[in-house]
Amino acid sequence: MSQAASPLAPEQPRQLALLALQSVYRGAYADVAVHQTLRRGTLSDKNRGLFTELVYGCVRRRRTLEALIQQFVKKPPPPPLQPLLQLGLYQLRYLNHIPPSAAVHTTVELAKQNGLGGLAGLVNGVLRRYLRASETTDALQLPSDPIQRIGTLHSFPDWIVQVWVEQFGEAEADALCQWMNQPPTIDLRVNPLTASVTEMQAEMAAAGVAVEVLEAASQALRLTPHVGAIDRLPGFAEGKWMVQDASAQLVGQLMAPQPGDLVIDGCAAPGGKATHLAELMGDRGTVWACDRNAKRLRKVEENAQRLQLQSIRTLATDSRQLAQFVGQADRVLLDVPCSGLGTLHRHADARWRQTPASIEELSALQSELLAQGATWVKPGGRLVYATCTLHPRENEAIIQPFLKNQPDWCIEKPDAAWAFPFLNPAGWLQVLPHHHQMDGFFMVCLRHQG
Ligand SMILES: C[S@@+](CC[C@H](N)C(=O)[O-])C[C@H]1O[C@@H](n2cnc3c(N)ncnc32)[C@H](O)[C@@H]1O
Repeated sequence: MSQAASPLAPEQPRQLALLALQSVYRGAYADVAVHQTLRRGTLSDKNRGLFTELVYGCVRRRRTLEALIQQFVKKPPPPPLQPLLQLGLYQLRYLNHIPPSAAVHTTVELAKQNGLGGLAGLVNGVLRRYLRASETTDALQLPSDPIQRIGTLHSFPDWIVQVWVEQFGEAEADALCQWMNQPPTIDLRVNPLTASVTEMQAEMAAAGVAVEVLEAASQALRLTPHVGAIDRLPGFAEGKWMVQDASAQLVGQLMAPQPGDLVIDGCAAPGGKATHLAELMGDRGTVWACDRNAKRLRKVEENAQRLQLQSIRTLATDSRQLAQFVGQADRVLLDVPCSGLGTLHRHADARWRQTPASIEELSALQSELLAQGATWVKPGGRLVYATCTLHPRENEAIIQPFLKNQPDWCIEKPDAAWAFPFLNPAGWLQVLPHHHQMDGFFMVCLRHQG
């Protein structure tokens, strides 16, 4: 059998993208489907890039692509044609480096190669109608309802758009959705116990890696895209830095732990923040890194070892039942499990996985974790509650009832200059990706006044 006739021919990124898309639409996680294919190592570097872009792009832009398909077919196409048409339209709409004729031709060939040759004319017709309609204006017809308009244009479920429109207004929600469709940046947190930001910047520059210093997070460096394998960058093996978004680094800054403190991180794996806290304490004192996922907790140990930190101890436990630290901690961190609506740009399928019902389940878990975590704090101590979501049910709506029911707790408003761009009058911090160019985050510092 010739390579060209095989549905798995290694040089065919579009064929592999179609198979990966089909498995995502059957329920697989997009990054699992992508990495399974990439691990086989059959694609050239250039084709790996195209394959990855096609899968993540189609999953992310699914709603927009479905709307376009609906616009340019006379009756609903058979289900197997959906991912195939999406691949063709994605290339025409979003990939400038692929000539339209090549996008149409390869999609028609893909139909033939996958037993859909009888529908090749339909595929050709849909793509050419789209091209003709795009000649003078955007071919995508948008609904007049503002929520549906934003959802269709930027490919988001209506319920997320609704939550953001209610919170930020229509124009802001539009900008936020648009921001979430761009490629994610990678930030490093320099370990001050082994290197300074200036030294690390120089080491990277000497290796030809351009980095940008970020104002808000004092240990952060932002990598320019396409740096290749992260663990081969200078300083990784020596524990001079770890990957952590700048906004997640602000959580450590808000905690401001002191050398010698007893700190409990109740939701610690894989240890991004626990290791930051140990660094800020000069590795003096104890950070208890607790998590109910024992496997993920091993990542905390690996990270602590690479960063040469001795003060971290791990504990596999459900923190809602953790009673051994009652009244002992100087500082508690609750970086709770959340819907991740602030980091949707990092996972192509994340916007389709959460639902209003999953938000309610998370919200209940978050309240329980906060109630228990507060018992660990000693009088005068502090607790930081943080999420990487932009949903009030997981943020304000957790904090407000807690404060109402616990009169000996109050919000400790940060007075450091770095915090001002994110500070809300109520005293909590909200990082807005489309304004601050970082992952979306919510964080608040609570003080036990006892
Ligand atoms: C947002 S992640 C924490 C990220 C971590 N703080 C970091 O910076 O690397 C939330 C963590 O909470 C853990 N978790 C969820 N429910 C928990 C529970 N009831 N008790 C303890 N950990 C829990 C999850 O296993 C997950 O690792």
